[in-house]
Amino acid sequence: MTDLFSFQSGPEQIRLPGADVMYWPNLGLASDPEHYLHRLLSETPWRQESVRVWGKVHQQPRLIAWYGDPQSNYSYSGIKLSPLSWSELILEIRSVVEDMAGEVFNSVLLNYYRDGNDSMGFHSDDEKELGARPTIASVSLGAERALAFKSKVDESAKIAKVPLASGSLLLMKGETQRLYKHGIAKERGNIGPRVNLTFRRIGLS
Ligand SMILES: O=C(O)CCC(=O)C(=O)O
Ligand SMILES: [Fe+2]
Repeated sequence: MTDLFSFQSGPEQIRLPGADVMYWPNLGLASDPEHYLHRLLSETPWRQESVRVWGKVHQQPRLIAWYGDPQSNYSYSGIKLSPLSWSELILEIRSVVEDMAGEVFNSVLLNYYRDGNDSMGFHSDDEKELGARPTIASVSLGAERALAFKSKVDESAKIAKVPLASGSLLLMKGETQRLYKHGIAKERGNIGPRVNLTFRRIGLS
């Protein structure tokens, strides 16, 4: 029997000077990405957080959940997240991701973009808990959205957009966070739900 989803293609090195970003269009999960999308949508205790950005409090334009080993507390933009304990489903995805990345991860941020109005502003994953040159492994499920990269050092550099397909893996390593910001812009039109999982390794204090 041919299993449509067991093959893996790629990876592709994304051309961003100084950065190290790899993209696999198909992570090779055991079943259809839609299966993981629907289970994560229904099983996750999604929260909408208030964050403080430049002194102003507002609601994040997406829903999130934070899973990880005990004590993998994570804080950003004035919110502190204590981890939920790993679910079987997320552990299954993590194990495929760890095989591809050749690294281990002790926590994951889930982002749920309900439609094209949900977004994530430009940022770097440069919290000190992540260390100096963090590897972030990002899995996308559902609607294809573009991840935009903006240079922090070359203001004349064009913004690079990487469309993230359902079932894909994007790996950001090395100097990527130091040299670039990334984000997901709002999109017009009839955009369905998307769930993103960004696996991280945070230093446990
Ligand atoms: O949704 C995405 O692809 C980006 C998520 C992200 O950058 C993050 O969680 O830090
Ligand atoms: Fe990020």
